Amino acid sequence: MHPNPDTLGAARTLIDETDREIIRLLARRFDAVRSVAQAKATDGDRPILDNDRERGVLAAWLRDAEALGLSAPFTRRVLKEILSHSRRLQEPLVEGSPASARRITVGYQGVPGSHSSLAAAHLLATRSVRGADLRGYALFQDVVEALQAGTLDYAFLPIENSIGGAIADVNRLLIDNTLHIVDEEVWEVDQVLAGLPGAALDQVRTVRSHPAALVQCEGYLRGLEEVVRQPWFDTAGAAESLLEDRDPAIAAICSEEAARARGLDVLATGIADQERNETRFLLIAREPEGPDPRVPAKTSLVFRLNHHEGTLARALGILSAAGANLTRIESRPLPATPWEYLFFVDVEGNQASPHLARALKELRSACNHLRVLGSYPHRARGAEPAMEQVPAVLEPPAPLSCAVEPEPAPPRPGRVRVNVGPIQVGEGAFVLMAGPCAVESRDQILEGARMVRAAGAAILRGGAFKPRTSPYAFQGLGLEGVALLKEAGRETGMPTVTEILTQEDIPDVAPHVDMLQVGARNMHNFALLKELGRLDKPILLKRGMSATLKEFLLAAEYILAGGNQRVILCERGIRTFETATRATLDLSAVPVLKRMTHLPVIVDPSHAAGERELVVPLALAAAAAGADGLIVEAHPWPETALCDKAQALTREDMAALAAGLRPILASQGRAW
Ligand SMILES: C=C(O[C@@H]1C=C(C(=O)O)C=C[C@H]1O)C(=O)O
Repeated sequence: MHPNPDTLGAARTLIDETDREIIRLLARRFDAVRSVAQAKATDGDRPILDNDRERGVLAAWLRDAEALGLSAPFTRRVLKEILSHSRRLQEPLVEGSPASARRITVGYQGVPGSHSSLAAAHLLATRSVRGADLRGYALFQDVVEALQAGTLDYAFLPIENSIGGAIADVNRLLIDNTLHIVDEEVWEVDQVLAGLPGAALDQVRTVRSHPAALVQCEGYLRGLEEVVRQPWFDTAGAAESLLEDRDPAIAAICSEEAARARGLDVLATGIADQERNETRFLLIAREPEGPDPRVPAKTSLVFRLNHHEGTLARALGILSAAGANLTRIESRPLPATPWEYLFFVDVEGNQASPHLARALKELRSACNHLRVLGSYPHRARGAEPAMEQVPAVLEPPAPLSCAVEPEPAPPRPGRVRVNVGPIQVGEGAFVLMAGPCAVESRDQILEGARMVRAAGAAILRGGAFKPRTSPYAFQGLGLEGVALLKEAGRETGMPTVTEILTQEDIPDVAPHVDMLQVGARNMHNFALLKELGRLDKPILLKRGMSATLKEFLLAAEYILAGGNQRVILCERGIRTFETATRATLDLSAVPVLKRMTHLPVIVDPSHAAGERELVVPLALAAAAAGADGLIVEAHPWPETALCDKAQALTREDMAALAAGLRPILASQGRAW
């Protein structure tokens, strides 16, 4: 069927207009990204990569894309490119002042238009340099010699290709010379077949190119009739040679830029065997250049091991124990001692960071010889944490996004603050949340709200759906309870929090409260957590009765991974051998969680204690331990309470709690 030319023309006009709009919007987005970079440059602690923010951005994209019928993998791919470019744009702005910039000379193998020269120009555009002179050389070795001789400031060499694998010569040059890797570039290699102007594809009998390019296009070449593959020193060099030979039967595999710059015809595009054909390049210098600690970094190592059983496993174990994610491992035989190997390993992280420095020190003592080839910005992010980390979180080899290594103190940019209505939880403020275990009646919740407000509570709690151990116990008023809680909150000017038991209730409950609580029994209800991850509503997540802190954080991760970054963690007592209290309040969880995560941490002493007399002392201890807040149960008439009456605080208890909290918080310089 032939398309109607009118419709076709109109549709293409629409496409052109849309494309112009896309470009305009991208430029606008990148302007905003530059402003973010300026803000980060003034706030010296803010890293360029902000995983939480990226997760949020991704979640928003996916939500909008789904609503408009766009596929999720496509959406992810587009956003991945945009985010990676956004981060790069920020580097020169955050890293250094333009005053420090200078003009540099960079050597590569090949001639202008080669993939090396294109990739080098791309990388250099993101560095703080006034300008760069690119110089092409015939051999990798020539580039390195020019660098060593001081003719060049940097060498720019390919180290591996996603189809062809490692580039052995460059690996060898790295070990034979004391050089330092200072940056990397991952370049999408787009190969075309170029011929003389007017040449036809079926005339072609010889295809010349760099051997790596011939290998990458072998499937395509096999489909052409009887062509001879002719290795050439460079792809763009092969293109250039066509002009000298002037034989239409000879074609070259090269970049489209190399072909066009020489006035050649492009006979075929996208001819590599794999759709994704990427080459990783290294920027190499005579001296090391530690990357800015705010830039996500990678460290390259090379080591030799004694020829004993288990030495490699031990060496890798040291890196794994330090939480250092390996992005590459390769071995190369040692020519002087047959069957002994050198190992090339890349790990995520900066050698200047204390945890990696410690691991490298240990690794050095477990190896025969270890050399750090350099720490440099991590650009080869095949698995973008914010984009593809979700499955890894279930079996966490890498640090959790809501958690950072327990040691040393996290280099995170401040702590996260979660807004519950107008109230801010976290970042130094202290918030008291209080109210009855269950909403029982309008009078009870209204009176309870006034009572806790008078004692300094800022957020009103009240259960409407109660998870009771016994099915015969009071189960809560359900949606009627939610409505009463909302009314009481409005009446007393407090945002509200209530527990949610199943994802089915979310649409009915979420719009009427300011925060949803996941109780201890539901901490492992991943279907519920996932659903809450899609909401734009803070979540108060309680620790399960038998959950370790790591499991607790993984539960939080379910919510964060869905895009909802507003999670408050709550320690509420765990099961131990001790029976004197209902649960054992694990106060060590407060400082430990604060070391492990950036999320606010509050404490629920009521459920841990199980009896009124213990609640106030435990609450005060929690504040002293640094909790960002408390959630306590209180009742205007505890003797009539339908649930948990033994632990409900009275009006007097609330007053005593407030009186006890003031001096503790004042001594910590915290506002209340
Ligand atoms: C622009 C920022 O920097 C980075 C880029 C982001 C983006 O392009 O949306 C988001 C988070 C950061 O990793 C930012 O922090 O907001």
